[in-house]
Amino acid sequence: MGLLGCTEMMMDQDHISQIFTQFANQLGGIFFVRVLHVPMVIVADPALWQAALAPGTDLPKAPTVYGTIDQMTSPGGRHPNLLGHGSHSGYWRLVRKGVAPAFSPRNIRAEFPHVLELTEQLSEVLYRAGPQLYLDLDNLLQRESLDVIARIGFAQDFGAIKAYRPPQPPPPQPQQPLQPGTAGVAAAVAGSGGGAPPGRQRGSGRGGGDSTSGIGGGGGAIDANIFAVMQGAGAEVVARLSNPLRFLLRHITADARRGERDLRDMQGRMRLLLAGIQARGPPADTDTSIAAHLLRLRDPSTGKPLDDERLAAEIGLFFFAGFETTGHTMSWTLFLLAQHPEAEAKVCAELDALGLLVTPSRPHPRRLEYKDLSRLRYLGMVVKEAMRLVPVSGGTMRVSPDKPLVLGGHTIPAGVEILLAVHGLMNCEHYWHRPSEFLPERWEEPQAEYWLGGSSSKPGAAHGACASGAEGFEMLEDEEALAAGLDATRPPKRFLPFAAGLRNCIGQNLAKMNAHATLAVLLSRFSFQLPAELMGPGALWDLHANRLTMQPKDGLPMRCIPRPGSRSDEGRSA
Ligand code: HEM
Repeated sequence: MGLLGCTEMMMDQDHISQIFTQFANQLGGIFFVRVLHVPMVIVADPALWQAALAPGTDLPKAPTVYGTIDQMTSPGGRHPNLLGHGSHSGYWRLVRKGVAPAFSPRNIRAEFPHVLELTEQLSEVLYRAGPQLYLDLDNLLQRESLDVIARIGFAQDFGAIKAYRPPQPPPPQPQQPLQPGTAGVAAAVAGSGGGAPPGRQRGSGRGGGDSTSGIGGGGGAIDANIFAVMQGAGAEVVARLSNPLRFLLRHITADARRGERDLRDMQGRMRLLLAGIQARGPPADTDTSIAAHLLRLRDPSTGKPLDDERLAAEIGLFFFAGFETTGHTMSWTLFLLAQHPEAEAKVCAELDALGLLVTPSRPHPRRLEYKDLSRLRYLGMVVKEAMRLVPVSGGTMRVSPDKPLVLGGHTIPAGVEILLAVHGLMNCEHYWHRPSEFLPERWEEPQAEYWLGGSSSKPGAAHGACASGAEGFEMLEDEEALAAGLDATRPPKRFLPFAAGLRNCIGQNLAKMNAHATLAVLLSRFSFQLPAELMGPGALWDLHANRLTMQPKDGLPMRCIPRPGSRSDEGRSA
């Protein structure tokens, strides 16, 4: 195992994931770094991921990281949420098993109409803004994901999409060309965040371009400003993760005090949301929402419902784990498609063949149906390739147990943090052919999700008989998802954007359904154009910011150009 004193990482925090991948290219799939005095093992090797996450091993979660994330969802992190609990804990099992049915393929399928409705709201914002303005698509797509979770999970209308305020149009100029350029970019970035670049805007009720009108149904203070509040709370957690002393300063320095206020504000809103849900009375037997499943949980030792602080912490987690991740995943997909017009043309051809694309001869295509999602195979490959190339999660941070651990022939002392690095797993040259290229066609190979051994795992290598797993849009029951990537009779998986094993993503069915449906609708109506400076090969690196999730640094400015045949903005709003 090579050793690196990791100054690169300290100097360039926006690219930590990629820097680890570069190390993995040089040193192999497991190596050791020291950040200041703290040792950490980084794992990118698919077989070692499998070993670390196998049910018999399932390494404990690292308390430093998840304890800080707990501070986001409960005051001082006093009520650790699902994400931070150990897999051995009865509490984790209770909540995971209790809430997993909310995400079953059947339930998620039943919620498809809600996603379509919110996608209509989103389209309306884009049509109204018109083709000249650069909108911050990342901001909008996060709002959409937030509204989807609120609606599907908690029967609540957050109104975050509707609260988006587009930038003021630039002064009229004769015949402004619809070519990639820079006009309106600054306005877009300013406008989407109420005066501050969206990537930098913070919460604390500071507008953020939101309307502050109350949204009914769950307690008066759940208003559309919740998006800005959540962004502020997320930013504070990032600040605490980079500087553990910040927690101690939370009542002392102005900045840390503001961050603490953001967290309290967000936690207060989650308690209000809970109060609103409880006020509706006990959930009906037919209610399959996340809220209903949380309210039905009973503490096995007392037979009583979970106390309100715990419930509010879990509600907060579902929002945090779900809205940024899904929003950025869609943003990176649109970014990569805009950079690769040949791939966008293939997506359009597929939409056209299914009668879903807006064209001059078909200005009103049929409505997207749930069954179309699995028919849109090329779009599925595009989303997968975007998730591989720019995974939004850093991975899962574990710790070696209280005795030395042997992993890949290396002995790791007790208590050392181990990052199972998602970017490394899915981008390391040892396990992928041309990993830094955007090649949706790689997913045509039915075994592409698996590491088959040999040089760069080119198609046709060993283990020819493993299952396909190459579907673009695929829903899994929780039991299947928990087993995915850990079946010892199959080669290890090298595509695990939702992690693997007991602690994989419980929300992945919802994330996939939302992302595939939203992208299909948007791409059937609009083409998306980047400013010229984001079209070059280095743009992905320049744009990438390693925060709580991997996101476009200061938002994603894009022109949304209605496809020929669409009604004009004036036509729609008339
Ligand atoms: C593209 C979108 C998403 C990605 C890439 C993603 C990825 C992940 C990953 C990698 C983990 C493991 C994290 C760790 O161990 O530190 C995770 C866990 C989790 N995710 Fe997601 N996620 C997404 C969307 C969602 C959504 C929509 C929800 C719910 C609304 C959600 C809820 C959760 C929860 C509650 C956990 C903790 C599960 C447990 O510990 O048992 N995620 N996710």
